[in-house]
Amino acid sequence: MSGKSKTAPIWVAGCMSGTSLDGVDVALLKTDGVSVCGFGDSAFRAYSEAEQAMFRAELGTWQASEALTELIETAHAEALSELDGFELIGFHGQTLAHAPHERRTYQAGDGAVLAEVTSVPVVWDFRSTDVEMGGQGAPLAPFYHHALARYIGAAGPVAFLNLGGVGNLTWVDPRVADPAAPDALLAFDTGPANAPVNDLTRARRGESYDRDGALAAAGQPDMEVVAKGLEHSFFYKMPPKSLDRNDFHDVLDAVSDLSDADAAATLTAFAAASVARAMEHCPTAPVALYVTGGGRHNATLMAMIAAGVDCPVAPVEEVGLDGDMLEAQAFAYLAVRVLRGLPTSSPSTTGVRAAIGGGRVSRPAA
Ligand SMILES: Nc1ncnc2c1ncn2[C@@H]1O[C@H](COP(=O)(O)OP(=O)(O)OP(=O)(O)O)[C@@H](O)[C@H]1O
Ligand SMILES: CC(=O)N[C@H]1[C@@H]2OC[C@@H](O2)[C@@H](O)[C@@H]1O[C@H](C)C(=O)O
Repeated sequence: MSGKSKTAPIWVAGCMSGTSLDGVDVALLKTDGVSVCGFGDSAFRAYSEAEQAMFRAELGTWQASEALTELIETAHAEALSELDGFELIGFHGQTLAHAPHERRTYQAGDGAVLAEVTSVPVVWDFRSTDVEMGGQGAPLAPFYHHALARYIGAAGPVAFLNLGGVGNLTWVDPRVADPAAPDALLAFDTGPANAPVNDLTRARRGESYDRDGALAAAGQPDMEVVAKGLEHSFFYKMPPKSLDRNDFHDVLDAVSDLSDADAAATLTAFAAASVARAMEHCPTAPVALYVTGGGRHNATLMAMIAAGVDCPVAPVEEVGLDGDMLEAQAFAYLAVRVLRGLPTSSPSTTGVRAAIGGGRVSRPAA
């Protein structure tokens, strides 16, 4: 060991393979597990169409095939080979199934294998302990959102919205120093974000998503379908609450008679309406809603969200952050917290009974 103090900041590589199934994001972060001390390079390793099909075939399963496991590990190793100078890896893996009410969640990919391949210690399996302890196991980025709110110097409560396959919202009060304190955070999944629109454009037009929201912009949302969608029991649950990628897949049936443009507009309006519903749970009005994740590139979705909430809505770039890499950075941050024995979730973020730290550590053989 070097003479460095245990709490000195280190460079960590965070990896996220998200519910949109588009690829692996990797990003370097310098952190001591409390503060954000610097951002570094990032890289993206896309999944090919054939690889995405392998994932879709195993969504909902609790044991990935050997071929899929190997693909996940190889894709992560390839993405990480683009980065230098990190001494720890935070590896989320790929969620294939998530059923917190059954106290189980499954992120495929073996961190011990990644540690051997990269010769760097890997923190992984971030969600299992939380669900075993009765939590939702998600979302986990909120503790990082808390560090970011302090990093950007927010003077009062702000909210972060991640628009991935599923959406998740974090309300954070940066004046509270400890993210595990009951009044620091409130976080939960909002509803479907990009997943239903992606599934629609793939099925009807062979396109993996509605680029810039152009298709939705050309249509008219069917607000009766949106209202019916909002009757789903999920929207009556109090937070914390979380979702599996395909929990709202049935909404595609409700738009089956609509034109491509009207169907896309309706699914986009549904995603925006679920964000508006979610904002009603904020303990106090945030000064701004900062949006991260690929959905912030969808101008139609962003305009519909802005029309439905009472505070300014802006991509996280407005405060100097990288919305394509924020979730990867989150798992770098959480990896250091796991190593330091600090909590990564709390009653206010996952509903777990007390603040706890999850995650397993795998070190390469000496
Ligand atoms: N230019 C764009 N126009 C419209 N939508 C876009 C654009 N770029 C990305 N997206 C959407 O963002 C998605 C990818 O988002 P992101 O990478 O944040 O998801 P993820 O990390 O896989 O998901 P999650 O956060 O749910 O785990 C794409 O599948 C697409 O739906
Ligand atoms: C079980 C699971 O993988 N959930 C993801 C998913 O994608 C968005 C939303 O649903 C969120 O709950 C979570 O990811 C983010 C990064 C999180 O844990 O904060």
